[in-house]
Amino acid sequence: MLTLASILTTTALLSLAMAIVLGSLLRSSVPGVQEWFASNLMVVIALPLLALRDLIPDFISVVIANTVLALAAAYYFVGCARFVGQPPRWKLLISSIVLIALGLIIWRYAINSIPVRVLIMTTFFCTLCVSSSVVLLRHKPPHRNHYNYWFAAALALIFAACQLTRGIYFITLDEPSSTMMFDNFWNIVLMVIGAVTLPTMTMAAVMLTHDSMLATLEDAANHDHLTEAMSRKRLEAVAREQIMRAAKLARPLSLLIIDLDHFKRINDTFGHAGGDEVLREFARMTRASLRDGDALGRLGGEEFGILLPNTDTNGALAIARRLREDSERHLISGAFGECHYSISIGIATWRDGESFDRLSIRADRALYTAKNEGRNRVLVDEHNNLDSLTSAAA
Ligand SMILES: Nc1nc2c(ncn2[C@@H]2O[C@H](COP(=O)(O)OP(=O)(O)OP(=O)(O)O)[C@@H](O)[C@H]2O)c(=O)[nH]1
Repeated sequence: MLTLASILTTTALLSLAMAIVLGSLLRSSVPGVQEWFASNLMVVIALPLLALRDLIPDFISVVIANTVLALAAAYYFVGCARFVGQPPRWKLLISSIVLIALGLIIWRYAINSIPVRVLIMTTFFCTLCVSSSVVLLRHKPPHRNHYNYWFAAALALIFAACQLTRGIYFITLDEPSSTMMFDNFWNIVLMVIGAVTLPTMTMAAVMLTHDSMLATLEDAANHDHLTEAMSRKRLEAVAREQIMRAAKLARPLSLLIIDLDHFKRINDTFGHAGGDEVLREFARMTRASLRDGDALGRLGGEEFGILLPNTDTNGALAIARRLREDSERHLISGAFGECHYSISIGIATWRDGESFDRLSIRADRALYTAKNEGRNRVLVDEHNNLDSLTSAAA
């Protein structure tokens, strides 16, 4: 037969399993995981104490067990808040938990009332569950899949609804405060729903954690962290999309490959940190002068690629000349000193049927020639034939 003790024990075991899962994610350093882990551990401690009601002193099974449960709910909320970068509000939470502990003592030892104690606890759970939903939904990151956020918020709301119903139900019971009140049918039903929801809420937290780790990995794979330009891999993926679009819409597409001149000398003169600063500043200046839709990527070392959709050779040449002139004028200063630099640029405009590899080989060849002709210049490869690089423009 389903008793309150068996439900509490099963929920405690499920929470233990979820704590183990969260424990494996602790080293992910995703904000909130530590708090969700602590929340589950507290549930694991508190529920058996509640289940031992009548077998151990009431101070432990009522006051301590419920206070630890309130702390578990607080930790769950703080986990959600920290996960989306919001302040944890510990002062308010701790003050509420102290008041709850006092309330439990009063309504156990001064006036023994189970309904009031249940109402105190369920009101607190309900408030924190609603707050967790709100904080997750209000601060979900704009460019991520929101399924996990809605899932976590919906579960927290289901748990909140269970708690609210349970609190109202107990207040309406016209019975003396005996523990038999807990074993009535509707309390068991609400507890079963709560028992299923509670570990599932942690599952939602695990899903959020995985999503966050995936976002970090994607970011690391797609961005160059020194310059915040796209990674080579990402630029190649964008190039393939843009080539498909150019082919479909019969629009031009140009590629610039840019290399900072004598960069080894810059490193030797200003140190590696100075060289890094030059790369960062060059990328920042270049990004600021491009249009939305243009894509800047770092191909490696001091070499960058820029994809210019809807841009023919003349348009690309104008942009490349502007970048070359801006770089020549650009004085970068910092703790390392003051540094002037210049760039060389190779340009190729996409020809129908051409792959990105072939397009970049042509732009690279133009760049190579620009370097050989003295650097600080722009060269265009206008021919599809790899052997016929001819056109040059400084
Ligand atoms: N500071 C810094 N230096 C880098 C980075 N990546 C590559 N380099 C350095 O960039 C320099 C590139 O040197 P080279 O390939 O000889 O080319 P260069 O001196 O620019 O000469 P040209 O390209 O022929 O004008 C090497 O010394 C690399 O160590 C980086 O992320 N930061």
